[in-house]
Amino acid sequence: MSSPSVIPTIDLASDSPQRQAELIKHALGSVGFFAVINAGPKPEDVDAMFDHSKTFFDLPMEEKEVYLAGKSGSGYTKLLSQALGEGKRDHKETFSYGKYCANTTQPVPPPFKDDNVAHETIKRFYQDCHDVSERLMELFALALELPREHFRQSHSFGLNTAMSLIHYPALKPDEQKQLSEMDIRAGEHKDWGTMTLLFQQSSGQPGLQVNLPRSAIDPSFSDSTDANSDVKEDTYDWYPAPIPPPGGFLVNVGLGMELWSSGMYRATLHRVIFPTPSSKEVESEEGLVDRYTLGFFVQPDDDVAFQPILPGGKIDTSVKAITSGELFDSKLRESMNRFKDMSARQNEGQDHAQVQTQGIVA
Ligand SMILES: O=C(O)CCC(=O)C(=O)O
Ligand SMILES: [Fe+2]
Repeated sequence: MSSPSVIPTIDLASDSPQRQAELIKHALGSVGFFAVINAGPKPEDVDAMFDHSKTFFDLPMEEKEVYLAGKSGSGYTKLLSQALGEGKRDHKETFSYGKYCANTTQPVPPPFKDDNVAHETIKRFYQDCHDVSERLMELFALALELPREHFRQSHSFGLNTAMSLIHYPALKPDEQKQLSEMDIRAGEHKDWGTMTLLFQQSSGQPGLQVNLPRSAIDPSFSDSTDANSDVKEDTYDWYPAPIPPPGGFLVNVGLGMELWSSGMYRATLHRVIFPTPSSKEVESEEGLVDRYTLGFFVQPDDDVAFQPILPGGKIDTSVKAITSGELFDSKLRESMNRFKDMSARQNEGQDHAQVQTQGIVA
């Protein structure tokens, strides 16, 4: 399957905000994803973040365990201790920075310590992600004819929004042979919150796929259905997501934003697969190589109700809308139950108590 051009690239340094908003509205209404270039963190800071991520994940396990995620889900989450999708186990480890570092009683890994020079880059990367997220939320509002602060004002960042370092380890050929149907890099899921910024390495291993209806890929598909022919059923398939050029990143919206926008912005199912030779993706002679990504999971404040927005910028106040905190908690419970079921099936007797809490849902 070739890379679809249906995930558009939006250059935030060109075009008017009105035009950018139109492009975003179209992308989020059809495929739920778009790529951004010429905005956000500087490419050299993104590279430095990947270096810090590698340094962290290369630490011996006993050291990484010091930073284990607590109840908030922020902190270190071990390999094979998440199940984003039904019946699958995720070959990834993460360090999620948000509530973890806000809780000053928790030990902080070296790059995140205040006296470490690396922390300057991390703070700048976080701030630039924060700034571009606010700008994108203004465009999201503009496109729906809302006051520009409509979404932005519901996010105080800091706590609910989490920045995650994500590592999908390499596998040797013999390890690869032992993979079963249950194994995946990240099981299929929709994100939970407002939006996710995802940074991938242009030289890194691909594998992210998005689940899209045929009508989103091929506009002639729905046009070709006329009154005389049978109504064609829209079929969904998996398509590889693009890796934007250095300095670029992908944006997708989560379930919260889908509810808020009454479905005008779609939360799209996605997953990360182990690339296989048949999908013409990178495989080294030693087996599968590592994949590192950085996620910036934007989540509104807990008390924000996802009061549906209607076409024309009206807000439907007649319904009792779920709040951001309620949605997050219910998704966290679902994910923990799924994980418990999975652990019971695996019956490995390992400690699987920790579950990543940001950017995941099924
Ligand atoms: O690492 C990736 O490519 C995607 C990760 C993702 O979708 C998530 O953590 O929610
Ligand atoms: Fe995701």
